Amino acid sequence: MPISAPPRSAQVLGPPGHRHEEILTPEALEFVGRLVDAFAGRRLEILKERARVAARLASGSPLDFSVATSRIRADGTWRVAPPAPGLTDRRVEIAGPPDRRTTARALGSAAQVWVADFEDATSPTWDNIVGGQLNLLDAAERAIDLGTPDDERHGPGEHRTTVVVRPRGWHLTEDHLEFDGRPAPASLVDFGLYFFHCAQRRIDAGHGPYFCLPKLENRGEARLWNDVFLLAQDLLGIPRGSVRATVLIETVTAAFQMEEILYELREHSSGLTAGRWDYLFSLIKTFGHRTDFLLPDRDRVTMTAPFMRACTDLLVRTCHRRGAHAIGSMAAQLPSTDTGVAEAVRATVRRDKEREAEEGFDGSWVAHPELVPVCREAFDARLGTRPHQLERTRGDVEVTADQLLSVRRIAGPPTTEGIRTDVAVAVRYFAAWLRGQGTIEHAGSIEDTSTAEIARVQIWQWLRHRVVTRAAVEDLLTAELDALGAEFPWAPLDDIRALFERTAMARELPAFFTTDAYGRRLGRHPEGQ
Ligand SMILES: CC(=O)SCCNC(=O)CCNC(=O)[C@H](O)C(C)(C)COP(=O)(O)OP(=O)(O)OC[C@H]1O[C@@H](n2cnc3c(N)ncnc32)[C@H](O)[C@@H]1OP(=O)(O)O
Ligand SMILES: O=CC(=O)O
Ligand SMILES: [Mg+2]
Repeated sequence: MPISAPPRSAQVLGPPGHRHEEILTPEALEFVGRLVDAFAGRRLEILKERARVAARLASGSPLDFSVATSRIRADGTWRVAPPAPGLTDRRVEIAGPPDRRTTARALGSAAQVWVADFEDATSPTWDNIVGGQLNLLDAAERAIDLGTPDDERHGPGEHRTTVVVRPRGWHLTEDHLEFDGRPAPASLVDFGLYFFHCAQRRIDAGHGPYFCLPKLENRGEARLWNDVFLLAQDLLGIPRGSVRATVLIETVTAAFQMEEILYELREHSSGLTAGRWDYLFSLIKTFGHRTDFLLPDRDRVTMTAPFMRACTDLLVRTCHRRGAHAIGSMAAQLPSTDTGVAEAVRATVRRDKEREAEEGFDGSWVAHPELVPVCREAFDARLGTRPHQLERTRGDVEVTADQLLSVRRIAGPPTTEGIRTDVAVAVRYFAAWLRGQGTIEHAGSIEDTSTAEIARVQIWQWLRHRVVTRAAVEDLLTAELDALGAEFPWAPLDDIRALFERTAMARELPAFFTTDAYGRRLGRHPEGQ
């Protein structure tokens, strides 16, 4: 590695674990240290800018497309990089945490892409983070036994599923790894360790170092990522443009900067994905104080709601205009062992994926291997043998700020059942997350960080607008904690209650429950330990 500057002093503060030394090598830490050195300061600026924008919007400033960047949007000549090997046909992308079981199943599935997820699907314990990197390294070295399905499809030992890594967002730190006494930005740890160990291996195998970037709020954040890619490639002597990154449009401010985000990343861009769950979370977080943004139960806010449809139409239009893939959203339903329910789930997911294919998406996400064929059939029906539908430029689409922000048509109070469900989802998910599990099934649906965030901000919003009383939420919380305690006597009920009260019932809404819970429980100085 041609690194000449003096190494930053790295300190690994996490507990040692099985084969951690293979990931946390001096060279890998030095590489991450170089990234931290170059970009930690800009990350802090980004977090300050997020807070400034949030405060402006909360005080009534309008959100609109920026005049300052109108030239980028008006210029019809620029395009993103052409699709990279392994990212041309992306009709099915399966997401999941990079634990051993999921890694093997995802790579052995018939999905074109595996999104190895350190963000919404992972509880960032140190062991999950380093263990996830080990699994990615083993996968890159073909050292993971996939069982028979992949071998049958591709020949023994050959992994064909393209690996795309989703690092944690800019808001998080990794407290178990410090450089010069400061916790490292989690995004740079996840990106840097994977890039160091696997970028060249992935290129040698005919693909490349590919990423999926979560929770961006504006084009400055895309520029920061682009600069990270440039430096990382230069440091390891990897040709510029080898990296590809798909950005999730999952914050309401990013929806107003889709063109700009693609533009900033254009030499490394592989498109945009519609992150429907975090998008809803972001919308409530940003505008939840306004009565015209009072939303009903989560299951009433579907992708056919006009403001959601405006976002996906704009996403497809923007991507295809720029030669980039447009990838659809995760369906929440999980397969069931009950045959009747299982068929209903498949039918619901099929309709969702058919709608996306019809709208012009080039592929979509699923949460479970059994849903891979469902998604595939929906896109096969539309794409046939074509790898994508980039040629559908959707020139008819014009989306205004008002369309993106008009939630009035589905606005309304929640039902009692909706409130109960949100309390249950938050409590159950917090319990899982605190013990190191980043996705759960609840009542037939997948719940992850993004849906838990929706649950707790909905409660906050309903309390704020007095459509539910504090006493009623307290009662539901107590009932849910009692039920959890009866099932799992060891669950840290007091911690879960306190986390819920701080993140769903406080006057001021914290931006993320994960930053609060990480600092208190998963980080280096857990409370009470
Ligand atoms: C909003 C967003 O960001 S979505 C992205 C983040 N969320 C996700 O990625 C969710 C991914 N899904 C999951 O984690 C899981 O499906 C869960 C936790 C919800 C359910 O998992 P399980 O309880 O293990 O389900 P189930 O028992 O039906 O799984 C059957 C097999 O499929 C595997 N499997 C389940 N989901 C996945 C997945 N997404 N990817 C790969 N393999 C999977 C299981 O590991 C299991 O493997 P095994 O037979 O070798 O043990
Ligand atoms: O990351 C995906 C989402 O829907 O959130
Ligand atoms: Mg998300």
